[in-house]
Amino acid sequence: MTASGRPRSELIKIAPPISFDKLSTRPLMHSESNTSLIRLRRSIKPAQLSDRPVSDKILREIIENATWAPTHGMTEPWRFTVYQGAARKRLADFLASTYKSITPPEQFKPNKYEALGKSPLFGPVVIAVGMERQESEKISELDEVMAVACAVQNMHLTCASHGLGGFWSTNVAATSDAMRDFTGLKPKDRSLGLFYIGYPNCEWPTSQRQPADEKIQWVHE
Ligand SMILES: Cc1cc2nc3c(=O)[nH]c(=O)nc-3n(C[C@H](O)[C@H](O)[C@H](O)COP(=O)(O)O)c2cc1C
Repeated sequence: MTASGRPRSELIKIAPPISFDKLSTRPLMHSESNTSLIRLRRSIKPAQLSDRPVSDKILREIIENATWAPTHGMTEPWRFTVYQGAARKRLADFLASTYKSITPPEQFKPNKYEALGKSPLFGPVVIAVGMERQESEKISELDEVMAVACAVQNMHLTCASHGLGGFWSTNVAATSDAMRDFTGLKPKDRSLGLFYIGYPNCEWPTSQRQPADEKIQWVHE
């Protein structure tokens, strides 16, 4: 049995990468292409995604790469519910009605209600991202949430490598207890939002970041 409660035989093993360097026993890093992919990755809003289908092969690769994220205690807390085709309409209706039911009337925004009822219909795939809490709760909830965030980044990067836009949306409905229940998760689990996937119907966006030096303290002694 493993930390995730699954028999060892059900686990997927991965062979060393093709570029495995037998001498150093460490994978070779292709730093230039890795860096380009990391910097070119972009969030592309649902309204800017076309309805061009995403093949099952690519979709599986995106999700399987997600599962190779780091995981404290090997709990593999990520859970994915993939909405495609007509299921997106059910999701859209659910988001809009949930937003309405959980938002105090004075904070309710009709344009947000309308947008939630439309967003899942723009691109071909929406993945609800969940975190399943370990039965023993030995690993902290923070660690489990961070592991799922790492998994989402893997999805983002895999999308970018195929010219696909990804978009992580964490609006109040998508992260609500109602969303958790909608995707069949249990009371101690959490819904961590929706990840939209699709080919952009726009130019690939550019972005910018503040200089890394503004975020670093170098400590030598
Ligand atoms: C945890 C998390 C949640 C996010 N949720 C939202 C969201 O609800 N709405 C939104 O417009 N963008 C959301 N984003 C995407 C950011 O807006 C986006 O990453 C940022 O604008 C930088 O753009 P880039 O991802 O293309 O570099 C989220 C990003 C993260 C990391």
